[in-house]
Amino acid sequence: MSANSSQSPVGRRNEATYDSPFMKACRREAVPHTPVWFMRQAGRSLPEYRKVREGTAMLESCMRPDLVTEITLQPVRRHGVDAAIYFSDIVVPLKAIGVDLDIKPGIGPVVENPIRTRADLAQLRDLTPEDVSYVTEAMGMLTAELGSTPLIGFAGAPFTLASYLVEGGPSRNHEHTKALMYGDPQLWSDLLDRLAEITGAFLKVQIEAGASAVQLFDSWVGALSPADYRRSVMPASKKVFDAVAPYDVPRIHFGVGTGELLGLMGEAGADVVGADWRVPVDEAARRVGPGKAIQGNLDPAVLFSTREAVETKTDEVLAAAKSLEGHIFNLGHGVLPTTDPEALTRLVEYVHERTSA
Ligand SMILES: Cc1c2[nH]c(c1CCC(=O)O)Cc1[nH]c(c(CCC(=O)O)c1C)Cc1[nH]c(c(CCC(=O)O)c1C)Cc1[nH]c(c(C)c1CCC(=O)O)C2
Repeated sequence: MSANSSQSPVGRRNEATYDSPFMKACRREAVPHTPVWFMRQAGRSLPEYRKVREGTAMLESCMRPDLVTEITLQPVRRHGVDAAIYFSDIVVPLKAIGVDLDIKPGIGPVVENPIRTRADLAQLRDLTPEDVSYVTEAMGMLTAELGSTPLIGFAGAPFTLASYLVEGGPSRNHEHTKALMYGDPQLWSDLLDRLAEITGAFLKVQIEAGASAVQLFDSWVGALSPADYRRSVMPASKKVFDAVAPYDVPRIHFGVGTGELLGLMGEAGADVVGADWRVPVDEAARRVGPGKAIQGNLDPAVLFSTREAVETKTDEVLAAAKSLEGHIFNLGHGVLPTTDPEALTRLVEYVHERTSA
């Protein structure tokens, strides 16, 4: 280990997880089996999750290191996944800098005073490590427990965060967001730039605290055309990736319905690009271009079908992944809340079996 990797924040890496299958696949190195983890594996479908969450609101749970640690570990224990994802939500850093918002059960994030004018930008001050000291504390506990299993940190990308802030809550059509983006490009770009600063700072906190990789969720950016993405979103997402580029930590970029954007999302600075189920992973790799690993992409709804159907659809993903340099098996979007947890456990076993050398 060089002095640089242990003492300087730049280039720091978590030595214990460095040679795990997940980390190797991110670096496009040979793996003993294809690594598997699931977006939204923490929480959602697990009875043990519902039990520990009883009586505690979502945002409050995210600020309690003991709960965060337990919930993050639950799917690792139960399913034997190859990576943990830190239990939190994309709006946590916004809450931490004082934005008045809440996560409503069954609805999602709701923002009290939506951002639509220049004066509204005052809600978005810089994020400091002290604002999210519970994240540093929980990640310290987690990396100690996880040993060689990597912990994935994450954040919402500027566009997806902006969509919640501008709409005031979840939105199907993103009409207020687009109205601002097209109608006041300067305010829009200032808003995204602010969010990029906050997001970059938040990911740095997580890497400093021991995250082995980070994923930037741009869940709703598939609502845009490539031209609009390149002009109005990519500079901010690139700024986030650039902020963490000096660290030796893989950067994953994911969105839903982003088939037409995969190349640009890679170009924004990702090492791994996530694809949903609408584009086969070999085609996703072709669109992303060389030098990047691919993550995905079983349709989460397939898990409601028969065991045979799950295996057939999984085989299709694995066959398409054969030509890839680096593949991380995942769902094409998050685990659906009513998924049978046993189907997830079986899926991890199946992918490991089918891809073991
Ligand atoms: C868009 C988005 C959000 N949050 C997130 C995204 C990006 C990922 C994606 O596209 O799915 C990210 C997220 N949210 C949560 C995690 C935990 C880690 C994991 O298991 O992946 C992660 C990575 C926990 C959560 N985030 C939320 C819950 C449910 C909390 C509750 O009901 O009390 C959990 C476990 C709430 C939330 N927060 C958000 C939504 C849409 C919802 C769901 C609303 C609902 O269906 O109840 C915003």
